[in-house]
Amino acid sequence: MLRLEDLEVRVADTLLLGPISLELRENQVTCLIGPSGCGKTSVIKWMAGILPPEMKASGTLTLDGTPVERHDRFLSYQPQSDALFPWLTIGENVCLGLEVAGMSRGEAWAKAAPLFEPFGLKGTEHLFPRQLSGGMRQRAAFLRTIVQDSRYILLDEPFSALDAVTKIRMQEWLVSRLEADPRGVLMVTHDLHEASRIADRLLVMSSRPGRIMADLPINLPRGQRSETALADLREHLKTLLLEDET
Ligand SMILES: Nc1ncnc2c1ncn2[C@@H]1O[C@H](COP(=O)(O)OP(=O)(O)OP(=O)(O)O)[C@@H](O)[C@H]1O
Repeated sequence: MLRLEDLEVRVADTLLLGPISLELRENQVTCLIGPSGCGKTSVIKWMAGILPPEMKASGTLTLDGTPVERHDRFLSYQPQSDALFPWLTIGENVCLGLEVAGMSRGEAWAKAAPLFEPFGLKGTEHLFPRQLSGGMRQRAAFLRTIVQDSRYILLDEPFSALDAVTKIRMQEWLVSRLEADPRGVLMVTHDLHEASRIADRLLVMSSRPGRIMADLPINLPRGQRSETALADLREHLKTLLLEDET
């Protein structure tokens, strides 16, 4: 279990978020939702160890009870922007995390290559990021993140640039992949449909300084969630977010 305790983030004397505590289990998808600017991205950047230096954080992160020192060994992170390296091809970008983790280029390629087709990226392997649409770049960034065998995955609005059909396809792909190969996922999203369909648990943050104002487990398996149950859940979330605004 990955446990974050009493995270607070400040810039100068201003408290931007916290205190926040949360736990990620290895076989759960947790969606983090909340108003713009409440600190969702800052939470996951801190967990990934890449909060910018002007943002000062206090808090602890433990993995199975042990304080975390090297984030990159068990975490992969997809930032909000696609963050592909413009001077590398899509194939090289996708393989990069595997190579950094110690695989040879050939091994990395053998692992990543079969996924280009289901991700709608076949034929882009030798292209550069500037030659792809925003949605394709986001899928390539998602592929780069998911192809790594990390126990925990942090996703910051991974599907926000996708058209409606591709978004559903990617969500379904993620869910089926996690059913076959469970990982702990923390996913930031503004999309309540997405959150209610794919999460096992929803964490709702208040407006700045962001705190967790609701922790809602969804006990029904994804395949058994009726449209009515999903609509009720979204209404509940909307009410929470609207009440927080007032
Ligand atoms: N480098 C920075 N220096 C100072 N303040 C920052 C910096 N980056 C973010 N902030 C502030 O920190 C707060 C939290 O930002 P963050 O991006 O984590 O929010 P968010 O909930 O992810 O927002 P959104 O949903 O719009 O992506 C915001 O009020 C933002 O203005």
